Amino acid sequence: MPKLSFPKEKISILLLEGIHDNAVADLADHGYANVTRLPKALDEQDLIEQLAGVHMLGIRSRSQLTEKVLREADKLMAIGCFCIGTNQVNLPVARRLGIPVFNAPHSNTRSVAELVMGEIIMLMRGIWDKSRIVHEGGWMKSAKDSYEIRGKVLGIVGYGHIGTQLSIIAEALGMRVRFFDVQKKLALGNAQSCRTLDELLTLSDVVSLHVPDTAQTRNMIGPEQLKAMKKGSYLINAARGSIIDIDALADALKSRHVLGAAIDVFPEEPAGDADEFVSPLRNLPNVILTPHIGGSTIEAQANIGNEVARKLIEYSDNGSTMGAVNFPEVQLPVRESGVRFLHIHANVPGILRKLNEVFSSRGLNMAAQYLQTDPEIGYVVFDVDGEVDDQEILADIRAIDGTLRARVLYDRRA
Ligand SMILES: NC(=O)C1=CN([C@@H]2O[C@H](COP(=O)(O)OP(=O)(O)OC[C@H]3O[C@@H](n4cnc5c(N)ncnc54)[C@H](O)[C@@H]3O)[C@@H](O)[C@H]2O)C=CC1
Ligand SMILES: O=C(O)C(=O)COP(=O)(O)O
Repeated sequence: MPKLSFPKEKISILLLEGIHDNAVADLADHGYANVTRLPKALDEQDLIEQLAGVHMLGIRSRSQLTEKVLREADKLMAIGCFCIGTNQVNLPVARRLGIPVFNAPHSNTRSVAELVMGEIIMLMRGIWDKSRIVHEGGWMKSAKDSYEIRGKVLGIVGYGHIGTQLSIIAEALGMRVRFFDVQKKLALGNAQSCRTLDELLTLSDVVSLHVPDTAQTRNMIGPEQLKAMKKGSYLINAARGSIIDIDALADALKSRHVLGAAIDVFPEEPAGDADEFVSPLRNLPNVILTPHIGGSTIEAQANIGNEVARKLIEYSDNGSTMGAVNFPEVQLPVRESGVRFLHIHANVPGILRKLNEVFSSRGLNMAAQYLQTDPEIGYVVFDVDGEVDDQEILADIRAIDGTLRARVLYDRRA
C-alpha cells in the first residue's frame, strides 16, 4: 500500500441532498469510509458549520456554495456536483482557492428528455386538469383544447445534450422541430435551426427550455418573449428557474395567451420535502408543476453516483482533474513508485522555474511532470524518485509566492 500524505480514513466527506448509495459504496471500495450523509440542502450558516474539517463535498442542485461558504471551508479540497448544473457553486472562487469542481454532464439527460416528451402530450391534451376532475369524482369528456402532437412545431431553446435527445424523440412521434442555440449546432434528423429566439417563439406550438443558468439566460423568457409566443402555445421549463420571469408567465397563463405550462424548476425552491413550495403558478389550470425531478430517476441517480464518486476518487488518489469544470484538466497515469506532489498556483510567470529549483537544488530525479494552466491558475503534478524528504520539499514549494495549495499525494517508495 502506498503511504498517503493523509490517511484515507481521515479524509472527511460530506454528501448532501440524498446522493445515491452507489457513491458511498464506490468511495468505501476505495478506502474512503469517513462519509457523512444528509438528505437535504443546508442554509449558509448550517453549511459553514457542517463543512468544518470536511475535505470533499458532494451536493446536488440545491446547495448554494457561495464565496463566504467556500472561504470558510478551509479544509475543502474537492467538490462533486452530483448533477449537471454547476451554477450553484461560485466556480471562480473555488478555482482561486484551488478547489476543483466535478459534475456528471450526461447521466440524467435522457431522464429529462423523456419527462419533457411526456409532458408535451399531457399539456396538449389537458390531461392534468381532466385527471384531477376525475379524481374528485367529476367527468369532463370533451375534445376542447385537446390536440395531437403530430405535425406540431416543438421549439427547443438550447440544443445541447438534453435538447438534442428531445429533438430525436419528438421527431419520432411526428413533431416538427426547430431549435435556437447560441453556438452553431449540427441539426439532427429533420430539425431546423432558427436564427433568433424570437423567430423560434413565433413559430412554435410548444417551447421547451434547455439552456444552463448564465447571465445571458437569466429572465430570457420575460413579458416580451411570452407575448411573442403563438397564442395558445405551451411552455416547458426543466432547465433552471431563473430563465423565466415567473410572474409574467403566471399572467400569460391567466390570460390564456399561453395555454399550458410544465415547470420543474423555480426561482425559489424548497430546501427539503418538509418546506412549503410557494409560487404564483400554484393552482393555475393546465399547469404541471413538478419538484425539480427532471433528472430524478433510479437510473440517472445511480449512474451519477458512480460517475461523480469516480471523479472525486481519481482526484484524491491520483491528482487527476479530468472532468473538472473550473480547473485545468490533468490526466495522470498511475505510477507504481516514487513520490507524487501536487501544486496549485496563480498563473504568473516564473513559478514553474522556482518549483523546479526546489527539486533540482537537491539533485532529485524528476520522473514526470504534468502541467496545465488556464488564464488564472496553474496545476502541476511532480513524480519524484530517490531520497526525498517529502515534508521538507512540501514546506519549500508551499513557500513559493503565488502558491494556492500544495500537498504530497502519495509516497510509493519501497
Ligand atoms: N430539471 C432537472 O432535473 C435538470 C435540469 N438540467 C438543466 O438543463 C440544462 C441543460 O442541460 P444539457 O442539455 O445537458 O446542457 P448542455 O450544456 O449540453 O446544453 C446547453 C445548450 O444551451 C446552449 N446555450 C447556452 N446559452 C444559451 C443561450 N443564451 N441561448 C441559447 N442557447 C444557449 C449551449 O450552447 C448548449 O448547446 C443544465 O444546464 C441544467 O441546468 C439538467 C439536468 C436535470
Ligand atoms: O442535473 C441538474 O442540473 C439538475 O438540475 C438536477 O438536479 P438535482 O440533482 O435533481 O438536484
